[in-house]
Amino acid sequence: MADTEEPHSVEDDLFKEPIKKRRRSDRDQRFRAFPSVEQCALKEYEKLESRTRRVLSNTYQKLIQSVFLDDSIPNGVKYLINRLLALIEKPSLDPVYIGLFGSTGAGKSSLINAIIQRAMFLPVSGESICTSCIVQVSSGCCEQYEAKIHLLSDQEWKEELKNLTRLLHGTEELGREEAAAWDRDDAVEEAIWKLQMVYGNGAESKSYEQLLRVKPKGKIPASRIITLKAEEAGELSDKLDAYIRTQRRGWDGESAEARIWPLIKHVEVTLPKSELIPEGVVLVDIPGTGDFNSKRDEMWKKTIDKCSVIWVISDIERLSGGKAHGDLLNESIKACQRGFCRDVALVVTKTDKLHLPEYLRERKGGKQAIQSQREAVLERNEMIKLERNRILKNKLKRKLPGDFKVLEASDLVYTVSAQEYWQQAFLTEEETEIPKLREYIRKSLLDKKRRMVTKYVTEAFGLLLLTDSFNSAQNLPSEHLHMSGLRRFVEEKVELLEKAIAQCFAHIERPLQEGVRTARASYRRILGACLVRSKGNQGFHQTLKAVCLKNGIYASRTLARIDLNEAITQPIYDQIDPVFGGIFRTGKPTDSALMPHIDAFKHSLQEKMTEIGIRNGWKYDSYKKHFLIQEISTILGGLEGHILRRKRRIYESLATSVQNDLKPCYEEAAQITGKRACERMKDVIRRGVDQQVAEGMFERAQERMQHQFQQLKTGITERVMGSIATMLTLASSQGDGLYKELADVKSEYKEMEKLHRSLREVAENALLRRGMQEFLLRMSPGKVGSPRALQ
Ligand SMILES: Nc1nc2c(ncn2[C@@H]2O[C@H](COP(=O)(O)OP(=O)(O)OP(=O)(O)O)[C@@H](O)[C@H]2O)c(=O)[nH]1
Repeated sequence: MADTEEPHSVEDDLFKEPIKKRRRSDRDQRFRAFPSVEQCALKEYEKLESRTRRVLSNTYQKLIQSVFLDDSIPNGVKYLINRLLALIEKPSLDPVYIGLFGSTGAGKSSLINAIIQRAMFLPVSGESICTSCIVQVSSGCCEQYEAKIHLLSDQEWKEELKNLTRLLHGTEELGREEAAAWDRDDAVEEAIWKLQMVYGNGAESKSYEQLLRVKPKGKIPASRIITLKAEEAGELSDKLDAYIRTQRRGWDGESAEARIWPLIKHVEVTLPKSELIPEGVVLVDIPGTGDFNSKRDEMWKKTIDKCSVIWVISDIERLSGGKAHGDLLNESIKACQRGFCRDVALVVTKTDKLHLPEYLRERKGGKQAIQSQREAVLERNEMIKLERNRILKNKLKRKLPGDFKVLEASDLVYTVSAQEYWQQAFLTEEETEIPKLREYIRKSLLDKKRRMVTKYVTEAFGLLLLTDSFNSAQNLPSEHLHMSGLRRFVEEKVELLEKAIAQCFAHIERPLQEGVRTARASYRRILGACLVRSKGNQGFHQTLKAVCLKNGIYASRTLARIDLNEAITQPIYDQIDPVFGGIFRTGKPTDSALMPHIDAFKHSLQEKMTEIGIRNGWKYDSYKKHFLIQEISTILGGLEGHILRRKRRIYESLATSVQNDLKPCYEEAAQITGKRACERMKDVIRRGVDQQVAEGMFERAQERMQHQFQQLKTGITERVMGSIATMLTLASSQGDGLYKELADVKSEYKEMEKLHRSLREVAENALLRRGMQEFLLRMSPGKVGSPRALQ
């Protein structure tokens, strides 16, 4: 890669060298989780980025110096200055969030421990229960282990308290039998436990107002954050454990730390520099069910949505037939529809658990005779991979548009054993597949870095090109600019765009209508299934009350998530899913996709800008042409980001609409106490839903989704229209006599051009190195072993 250094003085050197060295060694430290081939690529990308930042800074300084003392700064120049500053200040890389999404006991904590190679989180045994709060693990630059425990705010806890007490009180008029069943209810048990934890025994019989006056037993810091530090992982683990792990039964004499548990919102753990997980990656342990507390439940959804990779974690023994497993997968696929997630994988845990005689008995004619536990485990792993890969791919294909990245992945399933990673009783480290997951993590970060730097350098080059063109003094306007012509042109194009968007959104109409029809036909059956428990009403009273208190959604740490609104709208989602994904797809252009229309619009603007530019004396070069597109994207106000954000709201609008319509019915049901409360609650819900459906609940949901699409269309056109002003400013800056001779940025432009060329070189180098590495591995697998050996 070309290496151009700025000319500098000896004095500069005296100060700069040590800093440079330090930076370099910092960089080496940060990349140490990567094998040498990946390190090289990362370093090259970082170098490209930091040089680009330097060029941008120099250009910025030159520009502000040349206009600093002026009374008025031309608008076009202001635009350039602001854009340069925005690029300079752009953060280097948002973390890559990898969500480990699984039910309690699936083996998430053990998996994280194995990946980071530290006994950081104590695994739970069957009897005890662990916190359902979200735990984030990342590695940082400090030397210590650190944990930050974030607590609910005062207001958030009060809201929780209100709901917990509402849930508990009102059992007074129950019959004896019902009261006994009531006590065995999970929701009740959990509410009692939470109140006793925070306020001590007897709290469960106090009212909300009384509890507000009771001082919590644990110490709650005003900042609502508890920070723990330790030199060793084990030491932090001990300290942390007291807060987040707790025995469900027998809470007498719980420590003050444990008493904080119901207040915990989420926990952030930072490891010192790690050789195993690179800086910039955050592993997030996401419990599978969500939470009764609205704030925590909201966080749960948001956390799932911010993950760019989701691993669905499933215990090998609960893989087949488990409803929870299916629910988790569905939720992850939804995250791909709503959020930023582009990559889903299934991680099957505890693969060492195999009863050999049983396995051999049930094994249907394998190729070879199985001699040992190891062979059996490996054979079963292969089978699981084949089978689950196929099932998962089919499922994803049905739900997501064809060009979704995850569909191209060859490996969608990993079969791991955290236990064997430590013990290696019969599997090697490689065979536990923990190293494979680490490779996955590194690859995700490297991919993101590559995409980010490519975009950054391209954008910077486009901006330098624009600055340089602006600065062209040779050809001052020879022709008068027809501003009204340009305005008319853009307005016409906007009109065309509006029509195209309307056509593209129209694709959702039919499946939406079809979905509503199916939902109407099936809601009674679906609701029935949600309201009936195989063991009767026993233990279901209060769970149902909790569902009603939370407007149809109940999430606890122990039960599968219940969401009545989502359940009855599911038939609509089933119909619209592929079309919805198709509208927002980013890859190959199709009729139903939105982005190609936006791109076509951008191209037409770019053509016009170039045309005007040439007339105004911009230096024109067809190779530079496409950089204007980049700038036009920015001028259009981050349209893509806007669309992505709205997408989520549109998708959720169906379930939200149904939830709104059913609110009065949930409220009515939540008030019910006394004899046969559970049956009466169910009646109220059934009747309420019947009535709402008769009054057009599903049609209203359909309308609301259509309205959301309409709003997105308006939002896009408004943004586009708003950007015309900037376009006109840029196009007229020279023409209307506001032209200002700016500092010469030629050398910066040249350097930026070189950096931009290097992008391709870096990508080619990475490919070449990977190829060489694979070649070496193939030639001498014995000697080289793993990629790490090439370091
Ligand atoms: N045999 C075997 N047992 C495992 C393995 N991984 C985890 N376990 C056991 O499974 C149980 C649950 O593991 P955890 O790692 O605590 O599960 P989790 O998903 O973090 O559970 P929560 O903390 O409740 O969310 C513990 O008893 C572990 O010892 C494994 O690879 N093999």
